[in-house]
Formats: sequence, C-alpha cells, structure tokens
Amino acid sequence: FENQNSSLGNYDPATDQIVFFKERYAGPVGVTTTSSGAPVSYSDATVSLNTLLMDNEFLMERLSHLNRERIPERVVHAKGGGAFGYFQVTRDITHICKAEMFSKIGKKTPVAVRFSSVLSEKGGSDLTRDARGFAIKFYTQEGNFDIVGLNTPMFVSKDPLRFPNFVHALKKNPSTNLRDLKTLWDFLTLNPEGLHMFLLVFGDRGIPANYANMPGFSIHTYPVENKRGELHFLNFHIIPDEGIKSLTSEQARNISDLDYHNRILYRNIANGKFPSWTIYVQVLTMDDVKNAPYDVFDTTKVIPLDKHPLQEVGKLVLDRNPKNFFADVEQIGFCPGNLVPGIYGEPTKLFQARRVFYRDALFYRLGANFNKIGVNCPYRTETLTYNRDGAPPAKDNEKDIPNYYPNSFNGPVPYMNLYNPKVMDVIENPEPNNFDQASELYINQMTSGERSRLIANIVCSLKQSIPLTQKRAVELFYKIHPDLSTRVAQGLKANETCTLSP
Ligand code: HEM
Repeated sequence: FENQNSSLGNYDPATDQIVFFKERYAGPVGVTTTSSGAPVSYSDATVSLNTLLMDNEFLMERLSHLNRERIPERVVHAKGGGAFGYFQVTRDITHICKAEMFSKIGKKTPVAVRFSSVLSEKGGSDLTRDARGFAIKFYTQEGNFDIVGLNTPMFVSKDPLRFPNFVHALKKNPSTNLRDLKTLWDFLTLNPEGLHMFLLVFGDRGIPANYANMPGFSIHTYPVENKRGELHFLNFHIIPDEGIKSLTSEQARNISDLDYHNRILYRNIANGKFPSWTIYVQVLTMDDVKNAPYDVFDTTKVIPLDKHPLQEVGKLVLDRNPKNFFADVEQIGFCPGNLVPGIYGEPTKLFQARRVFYRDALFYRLGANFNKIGVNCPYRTETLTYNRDGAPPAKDNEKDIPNYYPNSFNGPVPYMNLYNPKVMDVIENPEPNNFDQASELYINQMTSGERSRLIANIVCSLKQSIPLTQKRAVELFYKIHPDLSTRVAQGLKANETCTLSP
C-alpha cells in the first residue's frame, strides 16, 4: 500500500483495497482477454437476438468458469486467513538440530502462516468459542517444513480414531444443520481426556482478541538430530510479542463483524504494523523421554515447563498480505508429514495418522499435484520426484528426466541419511482419564476472574445439553476440582438466562 500517504491516507486498507488498487494505475491495467489470451472486443452480443451466444467465447467461458469457482472447503479449519513473512534464528541450536533453517544466528527463512477456527464453516464467524489453528509453512532450502499447530498446548485426544467422531459431534447436526451442544457435551463427557483442552476453550483462550495476540503450539514433540546423529526432542511454543489477549463472550457478542480477526490481520500488515512472535522450544533428551514419569508424547497433556523450560530459537514476523486470497490462502496445503532433514515425525499413532490423512485431504481438495501450486511449492530447493502427470498444475512434469527408480540413466538418487529411525519403545499411560494437569490448570494457572468466566461459559453451554450429560459433566469436573464441579452444578440449577457467544 504505497499510496498510504496519498489523498487516500485516511482510508482503511482492509475495507478500501479496491480503491487503493485504482490509485496505483492511471487507467485500466490492460485489454481484457479470454483465458487463452485472445483480446476481447466490446460487443452487445449477449443481448442481441441476431447473434449466436455460442460465438461469444468470452461470455461462454465466464459462465462456465463461474460454475467451477468452488473447491471443497477444508473438512475442519475451513474459516481462516493467512499472511507471509519470515522466521529468523536468534539463538544457536545447531548442537541439537542440524536442520538448515536453524543453521546460523540471523538466518531468515520465508514462511506462510494460516490461522483458522476449527469448527466454523468457510463463511462462519471469526469469533466463535473454539480452538484456533496456527499453521506455519517454513520454505527452507531443504524443502518445506510444516508445523500444523493450535493455540492450545494440548489436543482433545491421542487416539486418531477419536478424530472423525470429535468432528461429527462438534460440527453441525446432520439432520438440522445446526450446531448441537447436546452432541458436544455427550462427546466431551464420554472422552474426558479432552476436558483438559476444553478448559482452555471455555476459558479465556477460547476467543482470541486477534491473531497477533494468539499463541501457537506444535503439541507434538519432534525427534530432531544434530550433525553427529544424536537425537533430541523438541516441542515448539510460539508466543505473541504483544502478549496473549482474549475477548470475553460478551465482548465477542457485541462485535457483528464475521471477519473480525482476518480484517485486523490484513489491516495491520497493510499499515506496516507487523505481528510477531518469539519461537521457543522445550528440549528433551532420549533419557528425559524414557525416564519421565508420564508419556511425553501424550497430546492431551503438556510437558511441564518447570522441568523443561522454554528456550528461545527465533522470531516469526508476518509482513506481507496475500495478493489473492484463493491463490495464497485457500490453496495453501499443510501436512504434518512435510518434514526436513534433521526434523522427524513424532513416533505416535496420532502423528502417523496426521501424516497420511492431511496428504489425503490435499489430494481430495486440491488434486494430485497440490505441491506444484505456487503457495505450496518448495521453491527454495530443486524438486526431483518420480511422480508424473495427474490433475493440473503439472508444471514442467519433471521434463525429460527418467521416471522410474532405480535406473541406469542418471535419474535422481536418494541422499545418504545418518538417521535410522527405529520403532521407539514408548510407555503409554494406561490411564487415559488423568485429571492432574487439568486440576493444575484450573487451580494454579487461571486467575479467579478467569475461573469465573470459564464456569459461566460452561454453564451457559451445558444448560443446552440433556440431564444425563450434565450429571456426567458435573461428576467429571469433580475429579478436576470440587470447586469447579460445585459451581457448575449451582449454575445449572440457577434460573439465570445467558446468551452463548457466536
Ligand atoms: C488424527 C488426528 C487428526 C486428523 C485426522 C486431522 C485432520 C485434518 C484435516 C483433514 C484437515 C483439513 C486439511 C485440508 O483440507 O487442508 C485438518 C486441518 C487442520 N488440523 Fe487437523 N487433524 C488431526 C489432528 C490435529 C491436531 C493434533 C492438530 C494440532 C496439533 C491439528 C491442527 C490442524 C490445523 C491447524 C488445520 C488447518 C490447516 C490449515 O490452515 O490449512 N489437527 N486436520
């Protein structure tokens, strides 16, 4: 928005993008063409009875293309926004991880970030009470590395089979097409390991003030390797430099803008107010993993910060808006399986399922060549695959390079890797309903004000459930803390009306 200081100085870049566009050019940007490049001449052929519509290439193409504008929205995280920027290393961790993006203090790696709510449909509100996605694509010189995380440090389950049930229970009721709090509370009370995460969702974390005030967490703990082949484990925390801030349910209800978060993100970046985060890691050794009295890979839990304090690695800055939302944000495809040399996948069933099913989702949503779409291209490295053909864009389709392996004709060869992943012997916690961390969160990490808001939000939502699940919820809350249980039970009995957040 070079014209900020022009006569349009007081306009808002988010609302007036098109006016700014006009200011940049003295006249039309060029002659309209068909998509095959032929110039289009002005003609009233569309209204004249004396001209065959079929002869009007431009009109026929426009109408047919309009019919094909939509692609499937993401099955979850459909509503979101994104921006571009960079990650810059501020602390040396080469003794822990050899990945090229960490190779030197000061090194910058371009990134794309997409923020999203989990349950809203594509046209839904930014302000729903929900967890938020915080997905980062690092375009490293050794390929793309994706952290596909959330704004809560834990997930609802560690069992991949729970995921489709979670999505069905929390998204719209298939009969009424309405959000159904009866199914939400049924799911949550039948899968109590998810209550830890939902204390945050019903607490202040459930409606961020804006994306710049929202933290991100990898949740998964990645095995990483240094140049000597030694393994460590990293859990990523992405903490906003402007602090974590939230909206209360009441504040959110008073905002009518469905695109509130996305508008602020776009406006701030356009005005040069770039959101930034500090990226930290919790570092564990193999001994830490083996000797921990808990399962460090349990995604419904957090790794205690007092045992494994945060260590800074770098800054994340978003300084560029997408030029075209569909091209740059709707088409971006994240996959936890996008890993780079030195960073490996978490050895859990949940991570393995995510590796497979995000790629599957991208094949479905964007087609076989989704990694050749501009925003997904690992453009800082040469890609030499043995894949060929398929739904466009095939780009140069790997030109004339041999298309099978092994071959005797100088086709690409794998590189030698020191890391030899073995199946890890991880002790899984046989007791899934472990409420210790939820209790710790409720008692020690929430202020009394936040506890009161949490209870009010739970009561308001749980009131719309059935007595069976209300009873189950009150009993489970007792295991987290008697105070939580008693106050929720009192709230359910009281005859006060309340309005849910959007
Ligand atoms: C078995 C467990 C899970 C499955 C099968 C699953 C599946 C999916 C699918 C199919 C999508 C849509 C992908 C697309 O169309 O591009 C998605 C999006 C997403 N998921 Fe998951 N998910 C799981 C667990 C998780 C966990 C544990 C996290 C956080 C650590 C997470 C964070 C996200 C985020 C941030 C997005 C949005 C990505 C974007 O902005 O495009 N999911 N998930």
